[in-house]
Amino acid sequence: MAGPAFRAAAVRVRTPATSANLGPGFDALGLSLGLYDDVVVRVAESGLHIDIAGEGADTLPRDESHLLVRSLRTTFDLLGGQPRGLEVVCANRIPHGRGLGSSSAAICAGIVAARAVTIGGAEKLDDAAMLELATEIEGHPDNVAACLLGGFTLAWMESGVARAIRMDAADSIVPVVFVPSRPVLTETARGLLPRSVPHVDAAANAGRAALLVEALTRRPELLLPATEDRLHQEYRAPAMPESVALVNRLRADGVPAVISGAGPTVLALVESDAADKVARLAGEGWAANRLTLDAGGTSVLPLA
Ligand SMILES: Nc1ncnc2c1ncn2[C@@H]1O[C@H](COP(=O)(O)OP(=O)(O)O)[C@@H](O)[C@H]1O
Ligand SMILES: N[C@@H](CCOP(=O)(O)O)C(=O)O
Repeated sequence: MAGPAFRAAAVRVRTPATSANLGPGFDALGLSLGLYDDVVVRVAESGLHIDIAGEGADTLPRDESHLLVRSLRTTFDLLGGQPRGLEVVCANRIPHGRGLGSSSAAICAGIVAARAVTIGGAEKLDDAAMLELATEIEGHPDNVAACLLGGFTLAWMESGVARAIRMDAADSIVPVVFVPSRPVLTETARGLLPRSVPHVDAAANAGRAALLVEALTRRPELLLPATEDRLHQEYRAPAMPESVALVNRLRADGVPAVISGAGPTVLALVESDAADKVARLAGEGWAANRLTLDAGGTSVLPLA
C-alpha cells in the first residue's frame, strides 16, 4: 500500500514552555507559559538535516536521536509512512533540564509538525490522539497537556489513556520564574521520589490541588495555601537544595512559590502589581523572568 502524501511547503510550529505540578498537582496540573521554541519542518528529497539555534545548539545531537526528530518519526509511522527526507530548523528559547517543559515542547512540536506536513494528517490523528501520543513519548501527561492545549490544564490517565481539560488562569496572575544556571534532568528528579507516601500527605495534597483550580482560575488570593505540596518538592531537595530553600523563603514572605515541574526552576504565581518586586527577591545566581500566560498552546503559524 502506498504511504501518505506530504506537503511540499515548509510548516512552522510554535510551542510553549510549561510549568507542571504547580505545587500539589503532581503529574496532573500544568500551566502554559509565554516563552516559545519555534521549529520549521520541510519534507526533502533525501536525508536528515537539522539546524539548531539557541538553547542546546552546542549540545543536542543532529541525528535520529534528536528528541523532536524522534517525535516526528513516531508520528509519521502512525500516519502511515516516512517522507524520503527531512529538514528541521529549530530556534530554541526554553532552557533544558530546568523544569520548564523543554522536552514536552520538543515532543509536541514534532507531533504537530508531522501532522501538518502530512496531507490528511488532521483526519488521521485528532487532538485526543495527539495528547495520547505525546503522553506516551513523555511518560507523564501534565506538561504535554498544557503544551498542546495552552492555558491551565488538568490531565489524568483513564484506563491507560491520557485525557485533559483546559481552563484559563485568571489574567491578573503573572508567572515569575527563577531559573538557576545548573540543570537537573527530570529523570533524576523523578528517581528521588518514594514509592509510597503517608496517607495524611496524599490527603493534604488532594485538598490543595482541588483548591488550586479555584485559586488559579477565580480566586488568586487563595494561591498561597493552594500551592502547598507534600508529595514531591521536599523529596527532590537533595538534587536542588537552593531551589527548595528559595521556595520556602518566598512562601514564608507570603509569595505563592513552587518548584516548577521537576525543578530546579522556582515558579511564583503573583498578582501583576507585585510581579516586579517579587522578581527582585531571589538575588544572585538566579535568572528572574516575568513571563506571560500562554493561551494558545502548540500552534502552526504562517512562515515568517
Ligand atoms: N528543543 C529540543 N530539541 C531536542 N531535544 C530537546 C529539546 N528540548 C529538550 N530536549 C531534550 O530533553 C532533555 C531535557 O528534558 P527534561 O530532563 O525532561 O527537562 P525539561 O524540564 O527541560 O523538560 C534535554 O537534555 C534534551 O535531551
Ligand atoms: N510531573 C512531572 C513534571 C516534569 O516537568 P519538567 O518540566 O521538569 O519535565 C514531574 O514532576 O516529574
